[in-house]
Amino acid sequence: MKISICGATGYTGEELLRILASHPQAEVVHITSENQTGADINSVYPHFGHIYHQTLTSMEQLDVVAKDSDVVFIALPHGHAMDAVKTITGHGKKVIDLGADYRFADTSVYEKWYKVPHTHKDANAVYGLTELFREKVKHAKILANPGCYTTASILALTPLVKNGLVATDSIIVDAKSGISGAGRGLNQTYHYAEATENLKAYNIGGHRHTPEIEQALSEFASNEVVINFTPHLIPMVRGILATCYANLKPGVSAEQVDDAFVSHYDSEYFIRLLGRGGYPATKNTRGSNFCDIGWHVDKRTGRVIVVSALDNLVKGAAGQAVQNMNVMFGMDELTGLTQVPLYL
Ligand SMILES: NC(=O)C1=CN([C@@H]2O[C@H](COP(=O)(O)OP(=O)(O)OC[C@H]3O[C@@H](n4cnc5c(N)ncnc54)[C@H](OP(=O)(O)O)[C@@H]3O)[C@@H](O)[C@H]2O)C=CC1
Ligand SMILES: CC(=O)N[C@@H](CCC(=O)OP(=O)(O)O)C(=O)O
Repeated sequence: MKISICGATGYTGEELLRILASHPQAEVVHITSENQTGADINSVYPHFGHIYHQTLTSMEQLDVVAKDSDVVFIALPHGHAMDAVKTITGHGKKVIDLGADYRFADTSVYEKWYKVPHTHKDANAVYGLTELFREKVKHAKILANPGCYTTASILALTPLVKNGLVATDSIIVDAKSGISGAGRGLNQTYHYAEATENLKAYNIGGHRHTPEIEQALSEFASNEVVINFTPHLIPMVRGILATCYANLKPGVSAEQVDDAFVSHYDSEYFIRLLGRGGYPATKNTRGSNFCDIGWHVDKRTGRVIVVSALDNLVKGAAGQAVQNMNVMFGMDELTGLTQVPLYL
């Protein structure tokens, strides 16, 4: 497998390189950066010494990049994938976009929330939450890799919504993310002095992952799902913890909730069910492609509370992207993704 990465100097690009270094079928042929074109990746990320010796090229070389590759990962800010994807697919090559440009079936939703015109409306991209859309992923030419908060939230809520166990107008997702979720670029909010010893909510009622979660849940519900989603920035590097609340429909038992999770995910390697009463923790997933899920039935309030934890850069981005690549190319889905979580 000849693989290229557009945006290899960013955090998700770095994670793609880290994961692909131990993928037995992967050969990284081109990596791009606009600010550090011509530099060796070792000078940007010295931890790749003795592992990668590769010079960063520019997106201006995209025709060559595409010709030389079987698949191109795009790890660029949203809005930058569309022109690139047209060029890459024009060469008959597959693309996996880690950004948001292809995540919405209705491109007007993308335009409304991201404030960017969509210039590739007939792309027929597949939304790659692997465990839920695997059959479509197998045939994808343009793969839209989900967002990090969205992966945690959708995996936590789908069994309940799909089995009709909860009132879909009662869903609340309260989620916390580590700072790497904001990428490597500099911004005052993410300075050490601003972010450490601090916990704050942001974008209440307006975060762009809201319509993405609603789109996926609506596919599994009998109606349009509308949710409240509140993200928080928490002073750690990696990890997302999503705490999801919903009202149980009258008469739904705790055992029905258990059955819904087990029947959906029991055979999924990357989803670890901690069961009813389980407490997922970001530390247990750090550096790995696992998503841990636990749930609680509160008889007093009639609510179910689902907690999910994952690494935003792995199952929330680069790991899931490699998982999707494995499925798209008929490889064992676990290939290159069996990293043990880095507990300490
Ligand atoms: N961080 C996360 O946890 C997650 C991120 N994502 C998504 O993945 C994508 C990448 O995110 P992340 O790696 O965090 O971002 P970073 O900000 O860390 O990296 C961005 C990359 O894009 C390149 N880049 C920036 N602007 C341009 C431009 N105008 N033209 C070409 N290249 C450009 C940068 O290269 P250089 O500056 O060297 O030129 C860099 O390699 C985003 O769409 C993000 O939303 C998805 C899930 C999780
Ligand atoms: C902590 C932090 O800032 N996180 C980012 C989520 C990153 C992400 O997944 O964004 P995309 O949907 O564009 O891929 C945010 O809240 O915007």
